[in-house]
Amino acid sequence: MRTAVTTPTSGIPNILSIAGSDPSGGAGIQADIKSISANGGYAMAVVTALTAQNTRGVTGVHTPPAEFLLQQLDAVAEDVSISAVKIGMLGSADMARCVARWLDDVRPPVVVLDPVMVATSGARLLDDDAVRAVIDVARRASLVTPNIAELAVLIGAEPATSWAEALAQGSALAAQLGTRVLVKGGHLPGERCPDALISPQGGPEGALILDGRRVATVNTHGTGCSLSSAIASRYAATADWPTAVREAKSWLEGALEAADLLDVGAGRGPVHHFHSAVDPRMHQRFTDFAWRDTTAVRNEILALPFVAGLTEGTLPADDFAYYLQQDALYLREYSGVLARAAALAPSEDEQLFWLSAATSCLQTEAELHRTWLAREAGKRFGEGEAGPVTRAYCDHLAAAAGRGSYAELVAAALPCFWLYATVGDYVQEQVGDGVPSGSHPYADWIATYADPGFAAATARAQQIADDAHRRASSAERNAMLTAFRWSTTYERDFFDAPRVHGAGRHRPADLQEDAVLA
Ligand SMILES: Nc1ncnc2c1ncn2[C@@H]1O[C@H](COP(=O)(O)OP(=O)(O)O)[C@@H](O)[C@H]1O
Ligand SMILES: Cc1ncc(COP(=O)(O)OP(=O)(O)O)c(N)n1
Repeated sequence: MRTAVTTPTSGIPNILSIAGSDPSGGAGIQADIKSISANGGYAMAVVTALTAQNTRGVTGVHTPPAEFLLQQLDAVAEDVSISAVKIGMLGSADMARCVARWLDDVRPPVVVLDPVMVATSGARLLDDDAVRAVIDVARRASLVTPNIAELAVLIGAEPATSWAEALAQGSALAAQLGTRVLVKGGHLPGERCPDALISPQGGPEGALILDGRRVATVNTHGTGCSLSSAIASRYAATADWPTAVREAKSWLEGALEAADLLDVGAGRGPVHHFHSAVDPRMHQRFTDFAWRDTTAVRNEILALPFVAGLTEGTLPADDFAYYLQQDALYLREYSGVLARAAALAPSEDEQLFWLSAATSCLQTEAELHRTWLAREAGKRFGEGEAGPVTRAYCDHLAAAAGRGSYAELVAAALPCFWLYATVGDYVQEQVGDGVPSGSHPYADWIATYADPGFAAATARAQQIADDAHRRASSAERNAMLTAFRWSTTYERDFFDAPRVHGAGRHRPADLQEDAVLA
């Protein structure tokens, strides 16, 4: 069953949202306008109600006279060829009846109704008397998109607690209204977040289940408004309900994934409607937000007993030996990862930087390991078995190198530079400048990582990461942040590994017998 669509000569469908206003911009007409625009439509808006609300809830609703609503609707309809209508909050029975009459008069080709009754925060947005009037509007809609609570109100049942129950309620509603129903799984528990397009006629779109993953974010304010507007826009463009719903759902998943990039309010924040058109990370340096994002883990690193022991010189020598031996094993892998970065680098300059960094791993940094391990522990560089953290960290780096994205690999490699420079500077600052190598047991380590040359290499690696980020696709940018987070976490665990896995715990047997105390 297809609904005819009126396409303006521009080819850009004119989508009218009839909805309430959310001054915080996450739901209602504000969300609709963003969603319609992001989904290729020209957005128009007729306001049914003014709400006072923010990301924490609704504190007031003001409904203008129904005559004025009609005046707005007529003003649009008399002038503009409407491709599709999305209806959201109706505010009162009067408003709902006014909209129903206008629909009968104008007969827009496509009507998507999101029967807004209860906000996610739990606040009622529609009084009980209006529910019957909304059901009347629903009978005139091409598609109705209730959430679990609204579905229950519409069929007069208790809210579904399982997907199967929600599907049964959706089928009952579709049959009762004689129109399509989109059952939404957003409010059900579980890792998946499916929706289902249910048609009262059956046929190819009889009960089309659209599986989706649940995005881990609290910022879901306005998902229903955004989805229904996106569906109206995509239907106006494609004239096919399954395609429209699939495209809208996939777009919304991206908007949810990017929601945490915004910083709007202290409650359930909005989704990022323009996640694919304007990625705010384009305007920020990767290193700025990745550094901010990992502040907590970095503070944990600086508070580790290992760092205190390095600073005070009280770190047991066998803990340092475990650490150095693991680090030697790590550096072998890491230098290979840097060589891979050189192979993928887009310019000769970056290629040379990574090659030189790879060499430095096996020369300058490793020199410290070689000397100390030979002198204090009678060990050779690269000897022994990798512990659990070393293995996990190396596997993570190898996976980033293997996947072949230069941007992701650079982000995975960066914390090793940056955190060592940070810890080196931090320890140096605590200890004071110019530690003579004989007076502090870990003076050589401090000198290696608090070295201005190492700081310069770190700054160059940061610059390369920022450049790679500017060139990266949205998916690559996500992968960069994930890779950076994981490497930061592994760095923390690596510094803590002597305490957790070394010195008499899970240390390799060969280090247990001949641990040397400073
Ligand atoms: N955390 C999430 N991850 C992915 N999709 C979600 C999430 N929360 C809601 N959705 C999707 O958002 C849309 C709106 O669903 P829902 O939250 O149930 O409605 P409403 O916003 O009307 O309460 C649906 O497509 C649903 O599957
Ligand atoms: C003015 C206005 N209209 C609708 C809603 C409800 O929005 P919805 O998309 O269902 O999302 P939640 O707010 O429930 O997360 C609203 N809050 N305000």
